[in-house]
Amino acid sequence: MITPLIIKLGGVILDSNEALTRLFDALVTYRAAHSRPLLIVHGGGYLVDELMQKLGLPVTKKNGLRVTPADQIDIITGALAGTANKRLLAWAKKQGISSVGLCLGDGDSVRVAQFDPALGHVGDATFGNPALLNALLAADFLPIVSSIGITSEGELMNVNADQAATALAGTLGADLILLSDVSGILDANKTRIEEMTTEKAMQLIDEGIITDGMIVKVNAALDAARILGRPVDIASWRHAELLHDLFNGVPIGTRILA
Ligand SMILES: Nc1ncnc2c1ncn2[C@@H]1O[C@H](COP(=O)(O)OP(=O)(O)O)[C@@H](O)[C@H]1O
Ligand SMILES: CC(=O)N[C@@H](CCC(=O)OP(=O)(O)O)C(=O)O
Repeated sequence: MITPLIIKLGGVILDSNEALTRLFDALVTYRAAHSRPLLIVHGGGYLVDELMQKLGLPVTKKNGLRVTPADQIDIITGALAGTANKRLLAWAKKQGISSVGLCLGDGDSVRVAQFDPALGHVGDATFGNPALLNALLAADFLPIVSSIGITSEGELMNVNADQAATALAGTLGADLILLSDVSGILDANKTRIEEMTTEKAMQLIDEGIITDGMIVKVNAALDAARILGRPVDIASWRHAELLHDLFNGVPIGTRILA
């Protein structure tokens, strides 16, 4: 089978009709021109932040990961595996793409275990069983996968979506593109860095130039590049006119090298 491509969507894109229209237009064009199977993995941390604010609940992040107490995992699951997932499914349907909305637990596609009890229901993701997703791809469905996982004990876990996408890329041996609000990893002058290695990333983290969610993202991308044996791109969904080139392997953001 041709190497599948996983596109991870994060940031405020779920709140932007214009960005989603342009992204799905690019996906329709790509699917018409190429037989390479596509999958979407999505976050939605922004939606969770908004929901927490409405509910008057505090948002606490440790090293870029959301502390997820037992009494909040159900509402977070609702936001990510429910609202975010079904909103994307609705966009795909509107654009005529047959899709299936899933979480990491479906078909054991990604295995999840509790990461650190201090973070509550936060999961650590490793590769799982490719059978379900390969069957869907063979039938020409576009799988849209949220970052909610289920442990072998049957507990729901909130997984950072970059880590979820990396684990799924491992499951499928897929190429991986992480699309975010920013054009790539930025240096101290806010200029996009074209290529990133482990050494360079460690240095920029030490210097406080890579912070917060970008630490999690670059580490996930470095893991993926190592596991897959090929580069992973971090780029922006805002540059819709460049997405087709990006899907074809042209670097437009930061290319993460193993
Ligand atoms: N050096 C950096 N370059 C770019 N973004 C950075 C950097 N350091 C921290 N960030 C922050 O990381 C964010 C991207 O991480 P995150 O919010 O987790 O993305 P997403 O929601 O798309 O997964 C950027 O919007 C920016 O605020
Ligand atoms: C454990 C953890 O931090 N989970 C993330 C999952 C969503 C996510 O990663 O969303 P983005 O990709 O849009 O940032 C969260 O709750 O925000």
